[in-house]
Amino acid sequence: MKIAFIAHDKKKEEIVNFAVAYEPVFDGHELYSTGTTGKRIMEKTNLKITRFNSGPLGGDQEIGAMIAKNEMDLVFFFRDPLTAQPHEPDITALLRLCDVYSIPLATNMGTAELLVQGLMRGDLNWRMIVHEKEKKNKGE
Ligand SMILES: O=C(CO)COP(=O)(O)O
Repeated sequence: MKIAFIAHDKKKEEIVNFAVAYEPVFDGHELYSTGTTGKRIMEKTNLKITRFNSGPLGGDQEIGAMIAKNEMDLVFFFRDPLTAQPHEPDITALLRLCDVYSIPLATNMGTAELLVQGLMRGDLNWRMIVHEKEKKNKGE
């Protein structure tokens, strides 16, 4: 599964703790992140993460581009609801694309816990069917 980690500054500690707690689960997956979030997670874990730009410099849009190609399977985006962000339109666009493609998205730790439990149980394996169908449609 392709999994994205994104967190605003005041939520970075939370997402790092989350990644540390579930490191063995995330280890078998293809991981992506915005710039600083991925750096912080990699400092505290042995996870390999493909890092895009920092959010304010286009990182949300880069992850959004993967979602628009239906490539991303799960998004953990720990948002800070109490601080205005200079790139608010990019954030809104990313959340919107998750809804367009029905991508499981957690915007806080409470939901993230449930999604990771679902990931462990195989509840998200339907995403593999989506990928197979896309391959067939492309004639691959
Ligand atoms: O701003 C962000 C998401 O909107 C996160 O970006 P960083 O991970 O680079 O801090």
